[in-house]
Amino acid sequence: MAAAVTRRVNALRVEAPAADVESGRGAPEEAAKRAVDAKDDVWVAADEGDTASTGGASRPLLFRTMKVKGSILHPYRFLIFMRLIAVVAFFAWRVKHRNHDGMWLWATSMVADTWFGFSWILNQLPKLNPIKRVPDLAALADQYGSSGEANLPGIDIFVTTVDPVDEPILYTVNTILSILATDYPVDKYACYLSDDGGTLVHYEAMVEVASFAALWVPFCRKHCVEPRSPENYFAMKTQPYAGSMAGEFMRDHRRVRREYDDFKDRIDSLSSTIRQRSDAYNSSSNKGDGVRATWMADGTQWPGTWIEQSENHRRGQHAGIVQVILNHPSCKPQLGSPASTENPFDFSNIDTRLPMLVYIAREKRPGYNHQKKAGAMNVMLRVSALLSNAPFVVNFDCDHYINNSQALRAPMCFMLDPRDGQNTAFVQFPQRFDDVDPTDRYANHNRVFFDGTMLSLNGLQGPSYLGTGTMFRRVALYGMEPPRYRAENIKLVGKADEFGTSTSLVNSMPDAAIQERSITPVLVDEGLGNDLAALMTCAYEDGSSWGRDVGWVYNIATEDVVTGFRMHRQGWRSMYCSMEPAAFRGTAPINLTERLYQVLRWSGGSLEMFFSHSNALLAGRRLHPLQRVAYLNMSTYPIVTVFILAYNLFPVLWLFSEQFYIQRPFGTYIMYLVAVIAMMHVIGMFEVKWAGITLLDWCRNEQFYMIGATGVYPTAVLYMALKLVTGKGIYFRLTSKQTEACSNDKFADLYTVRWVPLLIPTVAVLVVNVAAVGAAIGKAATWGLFTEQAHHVVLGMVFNVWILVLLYPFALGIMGQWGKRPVILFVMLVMAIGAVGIVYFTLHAPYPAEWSEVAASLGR
Ligand SMILES: O=c1ccn([C@@H]2O[C@H](COP(=O)(O)OP(=O)(O)O[C@H]3O[C@H](CO)[C@@H](O)[C@H](O)[C@H]3O)[C@@H](O)[C@H]2O)c(=O)[nH]1
Ligand SMILES: [Mn+2]
Repeated sequence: MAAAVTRRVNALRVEAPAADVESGRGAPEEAAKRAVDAKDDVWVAADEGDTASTGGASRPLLFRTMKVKGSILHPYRFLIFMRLIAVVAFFAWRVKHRNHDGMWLWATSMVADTWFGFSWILNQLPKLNPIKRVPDLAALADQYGSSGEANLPGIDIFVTTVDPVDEPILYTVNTILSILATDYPVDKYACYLSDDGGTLVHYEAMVEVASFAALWVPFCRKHCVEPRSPENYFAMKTQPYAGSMAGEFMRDHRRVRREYDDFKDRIDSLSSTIRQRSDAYNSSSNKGDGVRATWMADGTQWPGTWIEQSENHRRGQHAGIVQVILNHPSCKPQLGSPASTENPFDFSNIDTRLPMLVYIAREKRPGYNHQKKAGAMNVMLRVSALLSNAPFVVNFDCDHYINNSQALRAPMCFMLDPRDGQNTAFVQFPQRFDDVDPTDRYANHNRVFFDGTMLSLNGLQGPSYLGTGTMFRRVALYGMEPPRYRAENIKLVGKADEFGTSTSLVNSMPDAAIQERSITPVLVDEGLGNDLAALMTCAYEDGSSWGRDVGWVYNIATEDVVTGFRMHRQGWRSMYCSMEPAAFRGTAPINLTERLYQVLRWSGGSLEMFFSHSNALLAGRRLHPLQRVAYLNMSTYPIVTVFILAYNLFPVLWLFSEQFYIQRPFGTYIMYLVAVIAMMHVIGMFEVKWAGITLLDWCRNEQFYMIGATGVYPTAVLYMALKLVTGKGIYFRLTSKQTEACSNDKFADLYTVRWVPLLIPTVAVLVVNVAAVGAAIGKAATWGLFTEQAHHVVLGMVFNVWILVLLYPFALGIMGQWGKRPVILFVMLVMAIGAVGIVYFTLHAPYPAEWSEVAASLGR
């Protein structure tokens, strides 16, 4: 499947940037034929039944729907059904055989099993109908293609960043460059950077970006460069040439590379440049008040945060700033100049225009809850409404760049499709990551989630919003209802309270609803400047619906899932869009502690969602029943930790008692357990198959699930309990980005341990289960290998070993540098098990008769 998309992407890439598409223009049947895919051993074309009813005849379909082949889907569903029966039979059997060694334990384990069964159903049901939708870029080009590019709608692209150090500025500038250079009509999109730190470094970095882009962007267009993030482009081992000017390529490439290195040096030295400049200004204009300002290159004081923070110029307390760094370009191509002595590049056939680029730092005041990323996104949404007001909005974290220059076209295939396009609120791409260690120790790639869970939701109302790599319909962000439920077009009368006091904002909304709308240049004069300033103030949202029914949702650690949920609840749908090469790529935390904190935010946010007005049970009937189940699962999954911890720590009893059974007859119990667990894994294998992921992805996912469930979810549950009591929420802790990835020691982060309380429960589970294995061996040695007890002990040990296998990546992680050599871990493990075994044996072995006599005689 993926191959087909690639093929079409390449077909388009050849003609980029301004030339004509070679073939197949116009004839819809032909486009349809091209869209039909070659052989695929998992996916087959689904019936596109609803075409005729929506008048699809006049407009071509822009994506194709695929479903899983019957030969995979039917056994998959059958197995799920069988497991359901097995689980029910297991319960029934346990209730009938109330034999155990402790009522409390039996009852607890019954509750636990009930929860396991229930959460399994929540997790499994929404996966029954995986659907893949393949954007047809060729069909889009046919309809909106070269001459008709003018018809492609406008897009506003939002990038958020906070700190030039925690989020290395090199990532941010590369993200912005990849956006400026992407293959979308340049006068049809605008790029916004929100800087929550309000630092001059970010602003000046954007000025540098704008000037380097004047070279980088035409270079990308001329030679069809991929990917268009220079750092990643130059880091590629081989750079296959896709352009048509191979003769000039090597020379241009060398020069651009040199320019890029210079550019990087300038970015690196920005903070010292700024410091020196400021020192110079401060000493010459010293008024003796001791205030040391930070100065801009034009000799004015920076309105944002200063290096030496002072009143009104510190983090969390500064004015709002909007700076249009690149103006909206004219709508006619501007060809560059031929090579000359000053300019070695021949851009005479290349459009050199750059898209609009805007720097934003919202106002910050003490005493306001700035609502982290969600707050920043809402300010960008409002400011962009007055500056470009594109009907579509794309959102990236600062470390997620555009990896495939066709990426902005693909979601348009869903948004503009004649079928349900108008009712589609957002298109979510899977997240893909660079610089993850080759074996992906902490399941950073998360393939099971993206390629499995999200893909299956695509068969319902659509994937949830995941915070980055998403295209939105602007009006959906404004909290409007989808056309299918909207009586009139858009009612704005009496909505002022909802959107705040800006009439310019409210007046911009009807335009934003026109999905064919382009971007029209505006002039930032004093009037507009004042309007913009008002939209960026902290007070603007007071008494409005921002953060609840309008914009990104507030007061929750994970703004993404709830914001998407609000749209699904209103009856919007969303689409999952995966393409090859990956549309976007980002970075992920490969340090154990950092990764656990990230998962803590996600799991804590999930629970917060359950205990908020965004509880899936409270949603109305527009939410698809299985979508509701999926959201219930997404907002309750951490609870499982209580039971997982109980089971994982239970073997502690095996250390001190000879035998202890949750359930008798023990043999049958274990048999049932093995059966239901094995069935779950066979079902998992089917998912691996249709999700197109590897076995390693799947194993890592299982392992990290156990690490999260023992280590992180307990804290999330505790936090939630505290929040319910005290009303204080979880702190959104910025995921610090890998700084080493830019240096030689690429995976250094993997081998650094930072001890935090979060690690303790998992360490406890490790210790208990290692000890239990030791004790089991001790028991076998005490009683002899062929007794019934030994038999049971072995069964119990299977459980311990299984836990240890799952926690293996964690064990490696806490070994730090030693984790580079797993052998050490195994030696330690064998020693620990041996030690416990021997201790157990010495304590429990029946004394030989003679020995007791010796002892007795000694005592006398
Ligand atoms: O006060 C803040 C805090 C964060 N951010 C930005 O938010 C983004 C995501 O923050 P990060 O710490 O990188 O979170 P991750 O764990 O990497 O992010 C994942 O999870 C988040 C939800 O928990 C989503 O918002 C993200 O899009 C998703 O990539 C980054 O661009 C930040 O610059 C702000 O703009 N302002
Ligand atoms: Mn991130």
